[in-house]
Amino acid sequence: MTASPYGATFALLRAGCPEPWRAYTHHPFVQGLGDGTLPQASFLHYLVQDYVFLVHFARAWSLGVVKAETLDEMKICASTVDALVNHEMALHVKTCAQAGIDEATLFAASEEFENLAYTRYVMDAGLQGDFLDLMAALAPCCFGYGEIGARLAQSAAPDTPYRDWIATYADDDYQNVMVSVGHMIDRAVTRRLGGDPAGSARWLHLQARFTTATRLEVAFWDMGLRGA
Ligand SMILES: Cc1ncc(CO)c(N)n1
Repeated sequence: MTASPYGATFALLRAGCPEPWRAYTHHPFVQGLGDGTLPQASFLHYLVQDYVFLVHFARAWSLGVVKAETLDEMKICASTVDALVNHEMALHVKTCAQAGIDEATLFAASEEFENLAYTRYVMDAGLQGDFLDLMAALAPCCFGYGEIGARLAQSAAPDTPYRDWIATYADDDYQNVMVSVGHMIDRAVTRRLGGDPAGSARWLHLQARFTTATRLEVAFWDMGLRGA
């Protein structure tokens, strides 16, 4: 199993679904962001949907505050909500404004089914289960974009028009939040499952949450490529 800067729990869950993980993080949409061949219409379609995704994703992270058992867990969840609504979404607002799409239009955009399925799946994982069920469903979004951003920052074509997007996820701001989220998840797992989480009765269920969310990420990129 390969280690990850985002912690041991994530490394274990990622190793539990290698094929879906590869399909997500090396999707043709991602390759197109890196080499600049992604059509602008596909990118904008994705970005409008992703704005709405982040609204519901921030609601799911807010549920983390509700389900937390420690102040440490509450603080990390609250700062992730802040990072999403006050920082990451600024990319969406700025890029869409340049294309003539204002924020009210973004907020009112009607959700594609892939988008709806993903965010409500994550929310339900948290409502039905406990803090770990919620974190298992939230993890692929966080760490997948972290991996993609870091990789594209190294390998992208210098003239790709998607530099701002890549920088948002490659920047220390995003990477540092993800490292602190990953280590908080490790502590949360140890607290609830002990030192051998993969040997616990709950592990297969948590892995299934993570794998399903990863497959929903693949569907989200497919939706972007399909266009409006
Ligand atoms: C679909 C999706 N997954 C993950 C992220 C990262 O926050 C995002 N912005 N959108």
